[in-house]
Formats: sequence, C-alpha cells, structure tokens
Amino acid sequence: MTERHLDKTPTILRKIVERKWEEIEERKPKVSEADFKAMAGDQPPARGFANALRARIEQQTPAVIAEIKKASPSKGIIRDPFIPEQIAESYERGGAACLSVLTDHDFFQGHEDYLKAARAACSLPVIRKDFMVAPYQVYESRAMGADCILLIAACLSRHQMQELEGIAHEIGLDVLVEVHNGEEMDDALTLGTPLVGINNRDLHTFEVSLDTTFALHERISKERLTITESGIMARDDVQAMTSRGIYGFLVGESFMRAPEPGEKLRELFFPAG
Ligand SMILES: O=C(O)c1ccccc1NCC(=O)[C@H](O)[C@H](O)COP(=O)(O)O
Repeated sequence: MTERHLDKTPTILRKIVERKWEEIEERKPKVSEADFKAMAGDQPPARGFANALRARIEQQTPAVIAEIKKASPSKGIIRDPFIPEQIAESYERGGAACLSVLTDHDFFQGHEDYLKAARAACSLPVIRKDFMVAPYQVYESRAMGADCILLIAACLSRHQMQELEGIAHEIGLDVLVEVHNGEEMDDALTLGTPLVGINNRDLHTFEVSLDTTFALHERISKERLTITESGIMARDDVQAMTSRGIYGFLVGESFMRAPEPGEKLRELFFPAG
C-alpha cells in the first residue's frame, strides 16, 4: 500500500510519516510481514480496549486512557527517569481504564519494549501509540501484544484508514481513530470503530484548545465513544468535558510530570474516591 495523503498534513506529521516508511523498509529484512502476521496469530486474546472504555462511559464515569510518554516533539523530554512498568502499576492503582504507550523511537523516545513492560505490569488494555501507515505495522502491533492501534486521520486517506482498520479488526485489535477538524471527522465516520478521538492539539502550531472537542463532539452519535485527547491539565478541564457528556479522556503530560502519575490521575478524575 503506497497511497499517501499528505498535502494538508502538518509538517511534523509529514516528517514522522516519512520516517515510518523508512523504518518499515529497515525492519522488513529482519522480520517480514508474514512473520509478524504469524506472531500476531499466536497471541492470546486481546484485553478489550473499547469494552473497558464503554463500560465506564455508559455509567457516566470518566474512562481515562493514561499515557506513558517520555518525550514529545512539542515539549521535549517530559519525564526522566522513565520506568514504564512502575508508571503502569501507578496508573492501574489510580483508576485508569486503559494505557497508551508511545512506541515511536525518533520523535517521542518511545520503544516497543516499553509497551511490553507496561502491559506485563498490569491488567489494563493497551493502545500502541504510534503512526500507522501500513499493514506491516498493524501485524507488528498485535505481535508485540497491543490491544488497540491508533489511526490518525491527518496523515491517512479514508481508503488507507478503512484498509488498516479492516486488518486490525480481523486480527483482534481495536481501533481508535483520531481527528482534529470536520474534514477528518467525515473520513473517521466512514469507519466501523466506535472509538473516535478528538485531538485538541493543532499539530501545525502545537496550540491546544478544548473548544476543538466541544465543536466536534456533536457529530459523534451515541453508539460511538468520544475520547477527548491532549491538554487536559486540571479539574476544571475534566468538569468542562463531563458537563457536556464527554467521559472518554486520553491524558499524557499532566500525569507524566507528576512524581506519582496514578495519584495525579486520581486527583484530577476521582478526587472523592
Ligand atoms: O505532542 C506532540 O508534540 C505531538 C506531535 C506530533 C504528533 C502528535 C503529538 N502528540 C501526541 C498526542 O496526541 C499526545 O501525546 C496525547 O494526545 C496526550 O496529550 P497530552 O495530555 O497533552 O500530553
């Protein structure tokens, strides 16, 4: 699959996507797509990422995807020292519904081993937070133990997302599709996945506005689950979402900067618990 969709893609995403195609070519001689496909088939059943979120959202309880992220292009190093298994345990104690683990090496200082270590340290379902462009990575994700993958509408065509989603579902992975504007939402809503993430961060400017979620959330039907992503830093942000009926959250930085990430999660989302 070589089709690309990068004309309106923010520069940072374009760079990341170009690097992803290079990585795939570098990895293929070591582990072929067929090898990953076979390894994916040998995995035990996935942990049920979408179900874990749905169970809470239907009860109007915050469903938090807690992110394990060492660094990012917009913020540089966020957490150091960085011990994924300790963070995962802390998140589970703090009440997270799911984990998100960055596996991208070059832009986020992530690693596949962080996903494996975090998942082994807890019982939570895990999304591989990376930049999917090809079926190779979908099989690779299941082979490394992920329960869900991310499809970012800003760097994929509608056709590419449909193809990658089809493979993901076939091999037991859930899919979170991420959008930032109405055009991307049009594409996302052609998919079958119930999980629609609205990224509050504009990847052209890195500015964050929660209004992005408020504006786009209305287009998501009750059968699907809205996940607001990026820039949730305070109790007020959480309340602004829940007062509008939004109970799905993906949060990274505010947890990652806290000495005990799970305690911060509890403080923001379950202060009375
Ligand atoms: O954050 C960046 O610099 C960035 C750059 C390019 C692509 C994606 C980027 N961010 C990824 C994310 O979506 C966030 O890690 C995630 O939504 C959590 O956001 P936050 O709670 O603000 O850390």
